[in-house]
Amino acid sequence: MKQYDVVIIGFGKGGKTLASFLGKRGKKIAVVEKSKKMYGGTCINVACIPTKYLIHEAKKLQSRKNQEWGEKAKAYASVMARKKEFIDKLRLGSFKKVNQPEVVEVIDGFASFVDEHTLSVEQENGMIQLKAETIIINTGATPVLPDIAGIKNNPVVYTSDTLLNEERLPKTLSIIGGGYISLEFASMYADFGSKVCIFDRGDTFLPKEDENVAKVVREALEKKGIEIYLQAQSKKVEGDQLVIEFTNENSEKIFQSDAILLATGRKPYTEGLQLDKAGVKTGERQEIVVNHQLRTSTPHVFAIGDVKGGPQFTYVSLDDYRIVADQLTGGKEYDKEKRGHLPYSVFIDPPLSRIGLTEKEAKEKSLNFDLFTLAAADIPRAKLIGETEGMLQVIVEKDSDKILGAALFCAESYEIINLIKYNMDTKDTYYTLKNQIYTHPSMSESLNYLFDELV
Ligand SMILES: Cc1cc2nc3c(=O)[nH]c(=O)nc-3n(C[C@H](O)[C@H](O)[C@H](O)COP(=O)(O)OP(=O)(O)OC[C@H]3O[C@@H](n4cnc5c(N)ncnc54)[C@H](O)[C@@H]3O)c2cc1C
Ligand SMILES: NC(=O)c1ccc[n+]([C@@H]2O[C@H](COP(=O)([O-])OP(=O)(O)OC[C@H]3O[C@@H](n4cnc5c(N)ncnc54)[C@H](O)[C@@H]3O)[C@@H](O)[C@H]2O)c1
Repeated sequence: MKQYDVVIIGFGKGGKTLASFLGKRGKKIAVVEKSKKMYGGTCINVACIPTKYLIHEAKKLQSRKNQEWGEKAKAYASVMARKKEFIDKLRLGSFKKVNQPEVVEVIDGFASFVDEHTLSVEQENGMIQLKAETIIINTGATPVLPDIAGIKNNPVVYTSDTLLNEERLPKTLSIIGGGYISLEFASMYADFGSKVCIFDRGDTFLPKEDENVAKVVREALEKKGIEIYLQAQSKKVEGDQLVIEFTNENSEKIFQSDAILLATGRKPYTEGLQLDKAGVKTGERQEIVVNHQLRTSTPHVFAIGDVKGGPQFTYVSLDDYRIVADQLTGGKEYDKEKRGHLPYSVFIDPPLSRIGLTEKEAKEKSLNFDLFTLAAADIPRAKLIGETEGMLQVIVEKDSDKILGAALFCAESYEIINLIKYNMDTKDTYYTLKNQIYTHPSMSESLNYLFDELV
């Protein structure tokens, strides 16, 4: 039986970074990955990178709105082929970077626990066993499949993973769920030329956002021709017919759909790991329960990335690597509690980026705050690139002058939000952002003007 210092189950962002980090420091490391198509993990193969590639390409095709359907379908197929080539290269690059003799060994196969130090790996040609002092679980998440009659083995029904491999542009795309995946795919497919409808069972569009923010986001999506239905319960799928029950008005309607995308959340992927054999506990949503150092109920077994529950972002998985690296080789000082504020960006058009409290949350906490807003149309760079849609709003605590939260719905907001995160994490006041020199004309210089506009 092969013996390692550390075995990492899953080739995710945190796991691969940790593997190289520890391997270069003389530790004997293996990464076990169940699929050769997933070297590099979810992000580069079926999530962040391919979606953002397609979103970027789809936006370039927007101007061809009036093209014939055949032309649009051809353009889409060509983008999909280029995306595949791009991702194949990234996957190979990621494999080569991690799988280096004397540093890290990548082992193909499905890993499961035999006991708290032993793993069994099911490979094409049989079973092997590995022993490790420390084990890291980095197995990611998997789509939650809703209980809707007629979705199983139906060729028009997709998850985000499978739709990303579809070379045929759907004329009509119905999306079940109204979260991040839904909005990004809706915006992108509308730009490619599909007729998109979103069906969410909830009664509020973007319930985590302030109402005014959700309203402008909705308007921007509707401007692209996307139809958004709330209190819309998907009842069944018959062939390409999606039957929706509108729970507020007790009525039913059928939507013909060339493709139906299930975007109803992703749950931690712990299936088949036999966690009980290692005494590793899971919670209600199958998430691996961890403490602030990311140790599981079996302290030499860690869990990182999506599998431990909580926010599902690549940069969280990367930050989890920092925590475990510090636990294994550092001063054991960095942990989950010290992570700072967590921003996020939804890559619609324009992108929506958020951090900290919403106005609604600040009011619920009875905080004394000012709300600063700016229309994207007032930013010189937005005018010159012709992307004047959207708005920015920042909440500042009155007594401390510190930023409590921000919602930026404008071009390049995914860059500006990182400046705001830095300001919040360093516990600085908003004056630093307001009075800083920014290059001109740039979107970040909006922070020079934003704080003049008190509402
Ligand atoms: C469509 C989509 C778009 C997204 N866009 C963004 C975005 O723009 N920005 C962002 O930050 N996040 C985004 N996310 C979320 C992001 O992709 C995830 O949070 C991130 O990839 C999770 O990484 P991870 O480290 O947890 O593991 P993963 O990258 O999910 O890796 C887990 C690996 O473990 C392997 N595995 C599982 N079980 C076993 C086993 N028993 N044995 C061996 N191998 C196993 C899997 O094959 C997989 O390769 C997106 C997600 C989706 C679905
Ligand atoms: N840009 C990004 O960072 C990015 C992009 C895509 C995905 N992600 C990550 O992937 C995760 C999963 O995304 P997601 O969009 O699948 O999940 P989500 O949790 O964001 O949204 C799921 C939505 O589906 C709805 N829903 C659930 N069951 C339903 C049903 N039966 N019928 C109708 N609606 C239903 C919910 O009300 C919710 O609005 C996100 O949590 C996010 O962390 C991130």
